[in-house]
Amino acid sequence: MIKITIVGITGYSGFELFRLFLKHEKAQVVKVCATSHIGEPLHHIYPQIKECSEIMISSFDPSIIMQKSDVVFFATPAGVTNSLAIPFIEHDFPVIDLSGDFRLKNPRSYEKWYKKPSAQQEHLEKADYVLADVNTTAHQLISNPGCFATACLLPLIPLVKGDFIELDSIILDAKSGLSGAGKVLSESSHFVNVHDNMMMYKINQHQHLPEIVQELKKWNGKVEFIQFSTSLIPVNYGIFVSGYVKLKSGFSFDEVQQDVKDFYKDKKFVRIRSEAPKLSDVVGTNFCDIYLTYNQTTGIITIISVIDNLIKGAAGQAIQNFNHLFDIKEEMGLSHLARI
Ligand SMILES: NC(=O)C1=CN([C@@H]2O[C@H](COP(=O)(O)OP(=O)(O)OC[C@H]3O[C@@H](n4cnc5c(N)ncnc54)[C@H](OP(=O)(O)O)[C@@H]3O)[C@@H](O)[C@H]2O)C=CC1
Ligand SMILES: CC(=O)N[C@@H](CCC(=O)OP(=O)(O)O)C(=O)O
Repeated sequence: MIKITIVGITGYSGFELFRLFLKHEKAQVVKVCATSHIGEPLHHIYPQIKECSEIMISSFDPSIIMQKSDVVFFATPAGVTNSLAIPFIEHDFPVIDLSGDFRLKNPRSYEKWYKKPSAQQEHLEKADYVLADVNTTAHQLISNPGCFATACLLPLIPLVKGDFIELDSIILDAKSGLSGAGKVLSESSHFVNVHDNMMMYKINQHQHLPEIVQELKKWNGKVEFIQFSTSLIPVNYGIFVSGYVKLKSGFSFDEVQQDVKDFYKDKKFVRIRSEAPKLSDVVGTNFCDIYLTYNQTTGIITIISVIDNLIKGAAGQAIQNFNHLFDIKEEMGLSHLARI
């Protein structure tokens, strides 16, 4: 069994990792850390696991983690991993980071978009951004993609790779359920503000905007910008992206659609759908469901992409990356059915 430590266990993605690992045949969570509830059994906070785990919440101690486990997952807020991960990076100990701390390669860009001090350049160079269905890594420091970025990149990558679309026409309108905001309550996340309501936030200022551009550039160096907006919708889980891009003249939509299908034909967790997917098709699973359709009159391709923010957008993708890193069957621990 591969021994796992999860830092950030009292948060949404940390516990989702724990929950998914309970069904993993080759891994066992041996240590869980947070800054609160130290010394308490985890089932005090999550009674649903009382019958299957007696694990206790510990404080964070890198040398004990390296002694007791084979890999550490960080499910901590932005600005935490860039210092907590240093001892692991220095020992070349495997780290999978769910936060944004190692995603942006340019430290100035991180400081601009996250409004926090960046990780050190030498550590950023040791990190690989790994979108599990399309990137591989030779490094021990895996930067897991952002939830919105995952849902936007998966449909767009084959489109920009094939140079099928006008690159200055990319418009992405992404909507997230409230668990995307994490467990800490803010004024905007009060039930009364969210329930029966919808709001757009961080307009043109969302930290996943530079992440999406950085990654699209790897597939087509001519991508310069995107138009990206994010909204909060009154559901617990799920990200729904509506995207609009202009098809380049000289290409037929049918050949573009075929190319996207071919790009993902061997990928278990990306499904190209023939009808518009709903959030409920993927919530509770590690799937990203994608649908493309074309308007002959305007020349615009509409993209729909849906994921579960805590699974494909965080913990599930992190386990997919873990499975790749340890050469385990990709779907191990991830064969869940949709929740609804
Ligand atoms: N929620 C989502 O859908 C997604 C989240 N992410 C990213 O994953 C990370 C975790 O997100 P989420 O689960 O929502 O966050 P939460 O706010 O729900 O949880 C954060 C966790 O981090 C712990 N923590 C905070 N500071 C420290 C510290 N210094 N040392 C150890 N533990 C610490 C908290 O524990 P305590 O309260 O005990 O201090 C808590 O367990 C974030 O970076 C987020 O951006 C990425 C994709 C999707
Ligand atoms: C609904 C909601 O508030 N979602 C969060 C997603 C946070 C996240 O995953 O961002 P990083 O991983 O880049 O920190 C947001 O929009 O900021």
